[in-house]
Amino acid sequence: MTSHALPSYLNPDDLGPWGQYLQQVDRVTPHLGNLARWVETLKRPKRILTVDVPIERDDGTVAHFEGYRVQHNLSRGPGKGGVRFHQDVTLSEVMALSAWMSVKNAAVNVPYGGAKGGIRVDPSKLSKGELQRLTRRYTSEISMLIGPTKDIPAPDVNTNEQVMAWMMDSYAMIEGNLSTGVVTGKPISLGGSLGRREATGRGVFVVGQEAAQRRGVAIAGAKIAIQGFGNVGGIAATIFADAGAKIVAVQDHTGTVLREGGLDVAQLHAYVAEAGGVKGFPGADATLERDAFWDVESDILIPAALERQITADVAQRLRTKIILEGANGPTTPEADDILGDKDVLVVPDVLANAGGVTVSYFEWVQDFSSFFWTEDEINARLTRIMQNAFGAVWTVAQEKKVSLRTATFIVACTRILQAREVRGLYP
Ligand SMILES: NC(=O)C1=CN([C@@H]2O[C@H](COP(=O)(O)OP(=O)(O)OC[C@H]3O[C@@H](n4cnc5c(N)ncnc54)[C@H](OP(=O)(O)O)[C@@H]3O)[C@@H](O)[C@H]2O)C=CC1
Ligand SMILES: O=C(O)CCC(=O)C(=O)O
Repeated sequence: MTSHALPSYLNPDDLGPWGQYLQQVDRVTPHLGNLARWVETLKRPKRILTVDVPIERDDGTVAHFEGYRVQHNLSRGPGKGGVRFHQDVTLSEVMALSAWMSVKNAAVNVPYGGAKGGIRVDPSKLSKGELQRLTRRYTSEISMLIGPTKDIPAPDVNTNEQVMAWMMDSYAMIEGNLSTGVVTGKPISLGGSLGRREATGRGVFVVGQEAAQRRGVAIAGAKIAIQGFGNVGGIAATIFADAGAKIVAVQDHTGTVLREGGLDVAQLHAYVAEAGGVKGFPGADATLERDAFWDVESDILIPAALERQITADVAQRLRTKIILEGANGPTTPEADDILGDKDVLVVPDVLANAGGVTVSYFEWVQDFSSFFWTEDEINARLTRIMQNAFGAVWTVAQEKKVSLRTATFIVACTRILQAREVRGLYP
C-alpha cells in the first residue's frame, strides 16, 4: 500500500499555509503513541469543493470569483469553521484553516470536525448588492456540503453577521424551511447568540490572563501591541484596556499608531468607524512604518490579522514576553523555534482564538433548543471552557517539555484520532 504525504492537488514546491500545518503535524506525531498510525488522515482533507461564483455587477457586466469549502476532518462531528472573503484566499490557505479548525474544535472539546470556506475577492471593491449576490451564489454552490448537522459556516475575515444572514436565508430558500442552525455568528434577530461577536476577543483575553499569571505579568499596566483591529483585535483591545492594560501600538492595513501611555481604545474604534482604518488617528503620539511595528517593546503581542506574519526574521527582532495568537497561523514553525529559544510564551491560535467557535457552539445549541441564554451565562461558560482547555494544555506542555502549540496538538489530535480509531474503517 502506498501512502502519499502530500495530496496530489498541491504544488510540492509551494505548499503555502498547508505546508506550515503539515510541519506542525510532524511535530506532534512522535507524541501520539499507537494513534500515530492514523496520522495520515490529518494530512489529507476529507473533502474539498472548489466553486466558480459568477455574479452580475451593478454595471451589467459578469464577474467570476473562485470559492472553496474544505472539510478537513469529520471524525468528531459535523464540519465547523468560518468563511473568508479576501483577495489573497487560496486553496492551500483554506485547507490549512480547515485543519486548524479540526485541531481547535478538539482542543476545546466542542463536538465538531473542522471546515473552512473562502472566496478570492476584495469585498471592499463590491457594492452591498454585489456582496449579497456573491454570498448567495456561493452559498448555493456549496449547499450540497453544508447543513445544521453536516457543516456549519461562521464569520471570518471580512465576513460578518449580515453575510451570515444572507447565507442562512439562501440555504432556507433551497431547503424550503428556516434552518437557523446552518450558520453561526448570525444577527441576534435571526437566532444569533449574545456574546458571539465579542467571543473570540474575550477568549483571547481569558487565555491571556492565564498565560500572564504563569509568567508573572500583571494585566493592569501591561503593554500590549496588536496587529489587526477588526473583530478579534478590536475587541481584544477593548477588553484588555478595560482591565487596565495599555494598548501601546495598533496596526491595521492602513497603518500603525503608537502611544506609550496607551491609546484610547474607545476613541480609536470611533475613529476607525469613520475613517476606515487607524491611519491618521489624532490620539496617537506617533505613527510607524509597517515593518517597525515588530520592534515595539511590549509585554503581550497579539497578532490578529492574517497568517505568516511572524517569520524567523520578525521573531529574532521581537521584544515581548507573551504572544496571544488571535489570528490563525500567524507564526511560522521556524519562528516558533526562535521564540522558544528566546523564552517567549506563545499561546497558539488553536487555543487562543477558540472562544469564537466555542460561542458558535453555544449558538448552535440554542438554535436547536430554541431556548436562549443570557450573556452572563454565555460568558461564564466560555470562560470556564477556555480556562480548562488552557490548564489541560499547560499540564501536557510541562510534562512533555514541549511548546504550548505542540501540547495543544497532542491534546486535540489524540481526541480526533481516538474518534477515528473507535469508529473504524469500512471493511
Ligand atoms: N472572527 C472570528 O470569530 C475569528 C477570527 N479568527 C482569525 O482572526 C484573524 C482576524 O479575523 P477577524 O478579526 O475576524 O477579521 P476582520 O476582517 O474583522 O479584521 C481583520 C483585521 O486585520 C487587519 N489586516 C488585514 N491584513 C492586514 C495586514 N496585512 N497587516 C495588518 N493588518 C491587517 C484588517 O485591517 P483593514 O481593515 O485595514 O484591512 C482588520 O483590522 C484571522 O486570522 C481570523 O481567521 C480566529 C478565530 C475566530
Ligand atoms: O465560529 C466558528 O464556527 C468558526 C470561527 C473561525 O473561523 C475560527 O475559529 O477560525
